Amino acid sequence: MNYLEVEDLRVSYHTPEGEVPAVRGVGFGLAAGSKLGLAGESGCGKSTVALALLRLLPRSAGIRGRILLDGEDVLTMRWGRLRAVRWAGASIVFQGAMHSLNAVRRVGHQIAEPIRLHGSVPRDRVPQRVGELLDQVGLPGWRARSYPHELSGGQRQRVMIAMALACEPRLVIADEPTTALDVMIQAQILRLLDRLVGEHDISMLMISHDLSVLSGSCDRLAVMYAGRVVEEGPAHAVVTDARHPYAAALGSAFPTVGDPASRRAPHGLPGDPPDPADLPSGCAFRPRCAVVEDRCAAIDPVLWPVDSDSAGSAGRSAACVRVLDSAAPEDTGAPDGAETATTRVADPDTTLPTQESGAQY
Ligand SMILES: Nc1ncnc2c1ncn2[C@@H]1O[C@H](COP(=O)(O)OP(=O)(O)OP(=O)(O)O)[C@@H](O)[C@H]1O
Repeated sequence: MNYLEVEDLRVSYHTPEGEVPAVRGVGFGLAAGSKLGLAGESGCGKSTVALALLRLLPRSAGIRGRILLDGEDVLTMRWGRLRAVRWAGASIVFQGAMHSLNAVRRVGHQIAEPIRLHGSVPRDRVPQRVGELLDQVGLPGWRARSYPHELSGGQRQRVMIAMALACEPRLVIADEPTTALDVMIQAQILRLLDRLVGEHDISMLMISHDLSVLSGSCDRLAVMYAGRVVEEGPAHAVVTDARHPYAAALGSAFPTVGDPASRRAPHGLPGDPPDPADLPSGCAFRPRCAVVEDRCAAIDPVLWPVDSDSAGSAGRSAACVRVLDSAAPEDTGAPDGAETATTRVADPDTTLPTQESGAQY
């Protein structure tokens, strides 16, 4: 059983201007100890998914679907149980540590807070535990007495990671953990996260707009566009041989990812992501797609298994009518490789998988 299982997650923000359907039926699974990267341009719904996983969304958000953490649905948990699950079952490293840390409290106090809250070690051992955590993230123990403004951006992000690990969670959600950092520090923080989740056998959901960051750290990738996962599969296959035109364009925007021998020239993707409140009919990527066809205005494809004849396609799926065309009848079952991370696919009996575009709920 996957440690995290997300099924048909839908999140809509209620605003004075109307409903904003930010996440429109996302599903994926994450096995214990595996690492899934969630990629996509700004505004595609990545952070909304991350916040929904621990019910940290603002009151203006309506949520539907199922989020099973070790078999328990986060969306129907009582508050007491939810408090126990936050930090200990799953924790989040947010983007921009300066905004996430309390500016007027010493970082040692902030790391100690979840430990005290959960009673994970006896009270008199909390300072020692804080010291151990600082050591794990490469900071000297005396830094416990520092205020956030006395630390560099990279050091603050290390503090955030120490906090995230404080209650020994089984899942860490890292939302753009290196976005605000320079390239050298980014690499250090990514290596640190990689090492720590490996050493502690923690599952990780890493979120980034940068495929090169994700492909270096994750076993599998899920690419989001306009509130949906449009492609999911083993990281190397998605980066080097994407089947959804958006995933391919995102991959080609980063020349350092994939096979160094076959680097492609980066080129920008024309146009902007659609306004979630005003999606085009059919496939939401249609207005920007280089291989768009007439039928794409009428069909809103769901994830479908990628042709299993091609190398590296095990457990891959993409939401494009061209994938459905190339699928042989025997390929239309659920993808293989479900032991690491999988994305829900359409009912195999459906001849042409479609969804109501921009559905409200
Ligand atoms: N509190 C909110 N109220 C209304 N709309 C929101 C709210 N938060 C996010 N949105 C909208 O939901 C959509 C998804 O936003 P989200 O922040 O999840 O995307 P993202 O992919 O994480 O982007 P970024 O990488 O820039 O953080 C966007 O259109 C955004 O404007």
